[in-house]
Amino acid sequence: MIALAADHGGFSLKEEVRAWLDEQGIAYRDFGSYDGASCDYPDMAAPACEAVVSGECERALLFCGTGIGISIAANKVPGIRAACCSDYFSAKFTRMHNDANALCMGGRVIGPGLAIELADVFLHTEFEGGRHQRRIDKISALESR
Ligand SMILES: O=C(CO)[C@H](O)[C@H](O)[C@H](O)COP(=O)(O)O
Repeated sequence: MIALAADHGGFSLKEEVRAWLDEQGIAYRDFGSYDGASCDYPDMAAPACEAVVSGECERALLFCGTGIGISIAANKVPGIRAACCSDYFSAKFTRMHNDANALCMGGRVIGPGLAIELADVFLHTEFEGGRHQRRIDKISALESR
């Protein structure tokens, strides 16, 4: 199960990626926004990220205008490692090296074709573990300081 969330700046891009998830037969839960009206991205980021941390959802795809605000909000939720990406290499390596569990994209930055490529590689790339696990453990330790 994939968690989706967006504010008004990311709403259209979320809808494009949501349609692609439907085509792929990938299950998701959509935490809004549902209509593109002006709203505040932390309000949608929080429940989507909590669904990832609880285990209800495996990963989150998050959208705002730049992808940055919603990534900042997502990274305030303990257990979330959110990456704002607009290139293929970063979306792939944030899975391989950072075990990122939330991908953030900007609806005013990238188009639907690239967003779908990024979502695809993000959802289908495994964490490498090894030396990277040690670094993830140190990130986790920062949350309990
Ligand atoms: O990009 C964003 C945050 O990083 C948001 O999506 C907002 O769109 C952005 O802050 C602009 O806000 P506005 O109300 O759309 O002018």
